[in-house]
Amino acid sequence: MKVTRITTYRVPPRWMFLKMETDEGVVGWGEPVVEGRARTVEAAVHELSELVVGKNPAHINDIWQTLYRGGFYRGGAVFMSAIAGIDQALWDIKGKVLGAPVYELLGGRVRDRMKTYCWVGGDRPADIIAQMKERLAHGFDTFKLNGCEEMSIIGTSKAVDAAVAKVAQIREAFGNTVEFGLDFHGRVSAPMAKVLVKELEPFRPLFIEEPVLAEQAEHYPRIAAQTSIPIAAGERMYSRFEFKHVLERGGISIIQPDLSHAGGITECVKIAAMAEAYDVALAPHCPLGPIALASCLHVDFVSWNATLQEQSMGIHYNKGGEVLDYMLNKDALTLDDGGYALPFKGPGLGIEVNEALVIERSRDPGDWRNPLWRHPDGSVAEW
Ligand SMILES: O=C(O)[C@H](O)[C@@H](O)[C@@H](O)[C@H](O)CO
Ligand SMILES: [Mg+2]
Repeated sequence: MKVTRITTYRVPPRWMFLKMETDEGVVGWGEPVVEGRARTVEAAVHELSELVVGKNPAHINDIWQTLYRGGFYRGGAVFMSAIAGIDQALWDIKGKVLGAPVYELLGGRVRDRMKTYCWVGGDRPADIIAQMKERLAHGFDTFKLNGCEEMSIIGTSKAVDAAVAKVAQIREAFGNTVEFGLDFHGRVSAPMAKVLVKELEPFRPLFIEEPVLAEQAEHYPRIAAQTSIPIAAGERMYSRFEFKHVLERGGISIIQPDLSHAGGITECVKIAAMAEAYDVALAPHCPLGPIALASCLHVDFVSWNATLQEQSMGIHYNKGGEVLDYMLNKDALTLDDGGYALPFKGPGLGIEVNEALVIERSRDPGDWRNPLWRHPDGSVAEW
């Protein structure tokens, strides 16, 4: 069998799907994208496709190594996302050829179902209580919200109090009937992370995510040393070679590699195993579409240390497209009571893509950009 063609489709809300065709008619799908840089990743995919077209898609490991080591300059969000989408499609094809879900090809499941969580509150957390009540009615009891809005490198008491007040409201409304992670989203600097984790400690969030930017990872052990709240990070780390430093330094309790940014299934299975060796939990990042989510879940089902799966149904970014929209077999990704995802039954990734809709929506994909925030003094603020 040989790969004959790779086609990319940018679609609303801000995703990209990759279709990989073969000379035997088996088709695989992937979801390479860097949110806000879809066209850059699209160019990278087509540059890299010369190393894939004409190759046997069964040789996933060799194709991965060629894509990664074949370029003198390597790594980073764009290239590792391009490799991720190609890798996902290769696994989809292998499963379809062998008639087995990807998790079976990876040694079989270690769990019967996978706990997921959902976003509430949007960029500027508001209406959180109402949104949590609504999701609780649908069985969700685990959530994530942005921990704060803009935060200067030395923030004000007012900004800290606003962050704490939100969390206090949640505990007042729900007690410990809900769990929630706080995503600092890289908005907070090292000096303020110390202040915020101290003030938030009494409310016991399930985790604090990206308490500082990935490029400030040397602060994770220091922040962890001052709090019992588990520290989570990883959505902006793109390979084993980045995660190894974080795992060696310590401080991280939960890693969150993104299956569409960190080299795909082949790479993230290895990252998950590395984390298990350090007794670190896995909670893959996934604010994206169905193929990305399916790729996460296949890794979750075979990773003993997988604890929580992010999924984007109803997330504030999904304007103009939702996770199930592009699927023919929507029941494959329904979540049961309690927000658990069940193992895919179909071969490969288990997603039957509605190609006609993908093609139609790709005609007007939009061009999502993340907001550009500024502090009151006019300087750029981390979004
Ligand atoms: O945890 C999360 O989902 C992320 O921080 C998410 O908000 C970002 O990755 C966003 O998708 C970037 O465009
Ligand atoms: Mg995040």
